[in-house]
Amino acid sequence: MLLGARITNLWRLRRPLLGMSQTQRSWIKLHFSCLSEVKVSHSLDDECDDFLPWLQRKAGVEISSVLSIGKSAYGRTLFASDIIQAGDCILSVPYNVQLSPDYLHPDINTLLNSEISYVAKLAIVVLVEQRLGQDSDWAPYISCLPQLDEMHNTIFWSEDELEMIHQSSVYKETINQKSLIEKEFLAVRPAFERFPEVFERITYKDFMHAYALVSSRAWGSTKGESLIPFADFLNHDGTSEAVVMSDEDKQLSEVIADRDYSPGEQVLIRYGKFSNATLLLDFGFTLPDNIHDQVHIQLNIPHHDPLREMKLEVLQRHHRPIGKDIHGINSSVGSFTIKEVKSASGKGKGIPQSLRAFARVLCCTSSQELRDLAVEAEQTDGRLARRSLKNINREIEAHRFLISQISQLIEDYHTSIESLGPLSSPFVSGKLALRRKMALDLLNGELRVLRSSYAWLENYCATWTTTDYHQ
Ligand SMILES: C[S@@+](CC[C@H](N)C(=O)[O-])C[C@H]1O[C@@H](n2cnc3c(N)ncnc32)[C@H](O)[C@@H]1O
Repeated sequence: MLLGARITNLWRLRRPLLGMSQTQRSWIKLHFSCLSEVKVSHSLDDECDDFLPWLQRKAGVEISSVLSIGKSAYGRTLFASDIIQAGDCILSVPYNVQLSPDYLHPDINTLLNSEISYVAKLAIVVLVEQRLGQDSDWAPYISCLPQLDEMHNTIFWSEDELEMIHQSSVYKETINQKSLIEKEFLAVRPAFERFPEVFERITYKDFMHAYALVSSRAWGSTKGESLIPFADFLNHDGTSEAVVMSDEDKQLSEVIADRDYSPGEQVLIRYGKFSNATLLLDFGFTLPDNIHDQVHIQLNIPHHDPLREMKLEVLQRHHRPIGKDIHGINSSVGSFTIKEVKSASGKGKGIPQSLRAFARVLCCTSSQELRDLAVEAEQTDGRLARRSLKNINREIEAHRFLISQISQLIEDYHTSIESLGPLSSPFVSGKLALRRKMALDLLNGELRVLRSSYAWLENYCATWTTTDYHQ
C-alpha cells in the first residue's frame, strides 16, 4: 500500500498513492487503508519483546508507552498495553529510524536510471538488508517482515486463482502490475550484476516479494516512500479515523487515537479509503462489507455508429477524457468509476455525471442533436451533456442504455459468484480457501455497487415516465 501517498507505479496509472493530504500546520496524513469491524483475537508476540526497546535505542527517544506488539489472525498487530483515550498520541516514530530510498548505497543509486520508481528503490534497500542478515543494522525489523507465502496480493495468485476475479478490473490491474514489476526488475538487473557479492542470487521472485512488502506497508510522504517500523504493525479498519501523519517540522510520523481503548484491545488505523480491489492488489486482503467498494466500467462508441466521428470530436472538444489505445490514438472508450448509490430515490451520488454525459452523447441519433449539445456546453461551463436532454425520450433512452450495460454486468458477476460455490466448502482449504473468500468479498462488493446503480437508474427513468413532461 503506499500508505499515505500511494506511490506505486500502478498507482500512478490508476489512482493516487495511499492518500496524502495536508491538515493545518505541517501535518501530512499518510494514507493506509482500513478494515471495518476487525474483531480478531490476538496474543502478545514473544518474538518481538525486544523490538520496541531496540527501535527506541536506535531513535534515542521513546516511540510508544501505550502499545505492545501482538499476533492476530492478520499477522502482527499493535494493541493497547494501557488505557488510551481519543486524542492521545499513541506512537511517534522519528524519520531517522524510517527506512527510505535514501539508504540506497550511492554506488548502486548511480547505476539506476531515472525511470526506476521509489518503490523499486526501497525494495532494493529491503533486499540488501535481507542479504546482510544479522549484520544488518535493521535486522530486528527486517526479520519481522512477512514471508512470501504469507502474502496474498493478487500478483502472487496462480492463473486459476486469478480466474476467480476475472470479472473485476483487478484482474487486468494485476497483469499490468506484474509486467511493471518485471520491467523494473529488468531495469535494475544490470546494477545487481555489478555487485554480485550482494545481489548474486536475487531472483525475480525475491524482487517481487520485496516490491510487495513495500507496496503493502510503506507510507508516502513529501520525500518519497518510507517503511515506518512499529507503525507498520498496525492493521487496517476502513471506518477508523486514525491515520499515520507526518510532521515535517518535527521530522517524525505519528498516530493520534480516534477513540478510547482499554488495555488488551487491538488498535486499528485507516490506511486509506480503499476499495477491496485496491486492498487486494496492494495489500493482499479484503473486507467483507467494504464501504469504499467501486466498479470500473468502460463504454465504447461503436464503429458502426454513423455519427461516431462527430461524437468523438464533440467529446474531445469538450474535454471528455477519451481512452487511448496502445498507439496513443483515441480509442473511443470512456472509463468510469461508479460507487455505491446510497438511495435509489436520492441524488445518485456514486454514478459520475461524466458517465451519464457520455451516455447522452452516445445515444444522439442526429448531427443536429450533437450540435445542440455542443452549443449548450459553450453557453454554460463548457462541459458537455451534464444536464438532462431536452428531448425526454432521448434522456430516458440514454439512461436505459446505461441500465442495459449495468444489467449485463450484474448477470456476469452473478455467474462468476455462482461458479465459486458456497463460502465454506469441505473441498477447499488453506491458501485457496482464503483467496476464494477474498474473491467472493471482492465480487460481492462490486455486485452491490452495480445493483445500487441499477436501482437508481431505474428509479430515474420511472420518475420521467410518470412525469407529464410534455406540459
Ligand atoms: C502494514 S501491514 C500491518 C501489519 C501486518 N499484520 C504484519 O503482520 O506485519 C499490512 C498487512 O497487514 C494485513 N492486514 C492489515 N489489516 C488487515 C485486515 N483488516 N484484514 C486482513 N489483513 C490485514 C495485510 O496482510 C496487509 O498487507
